[in-house]
Amino acid sequence: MKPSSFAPGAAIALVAALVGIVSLNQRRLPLHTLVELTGQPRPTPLAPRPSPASTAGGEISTPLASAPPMEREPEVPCVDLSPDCTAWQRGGECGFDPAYMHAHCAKSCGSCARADFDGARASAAATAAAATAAAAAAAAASVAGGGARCRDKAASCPLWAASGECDVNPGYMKLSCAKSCGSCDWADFSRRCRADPNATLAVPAGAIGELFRAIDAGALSRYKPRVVSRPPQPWAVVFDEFISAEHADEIVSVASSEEGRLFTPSQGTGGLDDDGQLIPTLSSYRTSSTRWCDGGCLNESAVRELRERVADATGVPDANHEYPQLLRYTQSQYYKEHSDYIPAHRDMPCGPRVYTFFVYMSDVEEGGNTSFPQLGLSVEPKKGRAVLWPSVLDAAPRDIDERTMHIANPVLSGIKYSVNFWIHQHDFKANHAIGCTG
Ligand SMILES: O=C(O)CCC(=O)C(=O)O
Ligand SMILES: [Fe+2]
Repeated sequence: MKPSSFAPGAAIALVAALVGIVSLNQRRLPLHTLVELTGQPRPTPLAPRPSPASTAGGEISTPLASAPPMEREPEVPCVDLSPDCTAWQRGGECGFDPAYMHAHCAKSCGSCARADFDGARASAAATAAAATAAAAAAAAASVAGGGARCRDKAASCPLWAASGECDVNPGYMKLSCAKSCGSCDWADFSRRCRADPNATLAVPAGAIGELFRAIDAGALSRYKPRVVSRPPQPWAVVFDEFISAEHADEIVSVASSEEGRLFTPSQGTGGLDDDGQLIPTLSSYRTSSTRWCDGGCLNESAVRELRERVADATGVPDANHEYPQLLRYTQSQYYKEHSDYIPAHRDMPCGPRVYTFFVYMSDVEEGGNTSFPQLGLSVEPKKGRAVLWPSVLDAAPRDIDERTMHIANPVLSGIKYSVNFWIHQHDFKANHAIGCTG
């Protein structure tokens, strides 16, 4: 049996039956993953851990969600390493457990080198349909079986539950003390985090072209826009003066000064754990440092102003934006070629990342350009400058547009500060708060 990091064992058995698998080979977590991810903020975690009068300790914290960009190593061998890859792919595992699957089932998942990307796209629709079926099966199994993964993650859960914490502190308790709170359905990722297939898209088909054409025609001229890529290529625009130098300096100083909220090495992930949460790992694909702008940082006046500008410029409300991610690259640090699109988001309630709004917070003495190899585009970092590009296709704005894969070139001299805004089709912040963004 292939242990799944997403669906309960019973659900996997059911899915296996559905797709006609007789037996599944054992698969282990890979030591290295081909999917390098940025650990997402823990902005407003479900709630602080409860602090009842006495605690037995030994709790395992369940940090929330992550929003990783999908990255590809060009050297991925285009083979399946298990005879069961096709069946797992049909069961939706490429989406549920991308780290393992892309490493071991690159052929079936269509995640080989970029040359094979068309194959991935061709199978994407089938994969998505199978993933939906798998999620439904997992939910059914959870109800029928009382939730195979229903458990307490802290030794003190029964005590906390007895003292009323399930009601006082439901965000934390219902997930982490599901057994004691009797909230197994809620704790089940596939039930709690079901996407509404009829939800209105913030960026429907055609809206990307509309936005960029308006910018091209003079909208947002106060930010000094230059359209640098247009159809038949994907759109991209550089705003030479998106924020003032003072404003950028203020954000960098906020980011650097808050005690306990320092930049830390950017993280990737080893895949999804059994709650559908991304497991952070250190990354050699991305060597910058990162910090999330959550909590107090979000409400600093310069940050607030920037958030408002990004929402205003894109027409997508702040709720759909991930928490701003602040980046710092020192000499020779880089981020290899990747797409910001994360396949696993596609069927989550936040939907996929539609746009990246990337803002440079410092001038860089040398190096640090953001390059888009397939667009023949390279943007030089400059304090206050911003770049906006889509990660999805204008005609199919839930599907990746791999042509906007990009690289952060090594900084050769100086320090590069910048901010990522990743903008989703649906509400990100509310879904992140309940652990539904991956
Ligand atoms: O630093 C850059 O130029 C780009 C960073 C990037 O692509 C990312 O953080 O996803
Ligand atoms: Fe990126």
